Amino acid sequence: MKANGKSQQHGATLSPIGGQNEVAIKCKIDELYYGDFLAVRDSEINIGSRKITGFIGPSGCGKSTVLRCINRMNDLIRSFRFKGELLFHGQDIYAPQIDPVAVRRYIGMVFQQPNPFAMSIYENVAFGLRLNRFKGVMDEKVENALTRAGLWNEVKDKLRNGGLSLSGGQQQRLCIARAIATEPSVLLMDEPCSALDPIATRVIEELMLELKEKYTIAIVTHNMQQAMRVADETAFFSVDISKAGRTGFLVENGPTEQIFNDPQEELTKEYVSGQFS
Ligand SMILES: Nc1ncnc2c1ncn2[C@@H]1O[C@H](COP(=O)(O)OP(=O)(O)OP(=O)(O)O)[C@@H](O)[C@H]1O
Repeated sequence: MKANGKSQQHGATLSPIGGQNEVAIKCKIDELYYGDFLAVRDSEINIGSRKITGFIGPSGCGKSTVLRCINRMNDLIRSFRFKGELLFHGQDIYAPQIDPVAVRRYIGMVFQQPNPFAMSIYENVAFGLRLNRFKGVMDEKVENALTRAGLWNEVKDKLRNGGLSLSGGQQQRLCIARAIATEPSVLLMDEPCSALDPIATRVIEELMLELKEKYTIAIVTHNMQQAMRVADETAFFSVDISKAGRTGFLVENGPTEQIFNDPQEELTKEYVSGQFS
């Protein structure tokens, strides 16, 4: 059982080009606990390199929990432990010698609520680079990240203004710029549009489709239309309420087209056709 990592030795880093195949992340969760509570069981997903993989399913089925395993964000929760395996290009990210900070350098995250730091637009983007002791030309890096996040033209004349002065949609793109500034290889997005209006949502979705040229993306979404619009692959989770508690598990995953139009499992059929209660 993997613990929350606090007592582990750190040091080794990761390489984003470890494996020969197209799988960026192999995520196999046999059992995942918060304390005594079995939150997720029997879920295995291979996340394809430079593809968008959507996680869908009813509330509480463990979508965010599984997503947070992928960059060891759950390590920050004391009661978290899991049995399984998480490989990043073939490398075990929970191996004792792996530094969780190095994991997050390669596997970045964007959250549900835009959460710029209370600092300037420029410093928000530079933050991760400074943390990683970047020695190159910072201005270039900041401009590049803001450009890739589709925000440069809107902010280039006010880089010293506070990140919190931007609109919600702009703040979320700033968070994406912050996440990609350190040039991760994977971007995890946990309901990145749920706090945004339809226009800002569409901008982020278009951005995701551009970003997948360079990044592997996994996105949790409650919005099935969004999954259909952006995801190449979709993983459907459900909740087992037959036993004590509510344990999430993967029902099936595959090409998005198949999950929505020709699902193999009855539970998936019910969910995607709106019969789920
Ligand atoms: N830090 C935590 N401590 C204890 N239990 C937790 C913690 N985080 C999540 N859980 C529990 O784990 C289960 C899965 O939660 P999770 O947030 O991953 O589900 P989800 O599918 O993302 O839900 P939603 O769609 O509502 O955001 C839930 O029963 C939740 O209450």
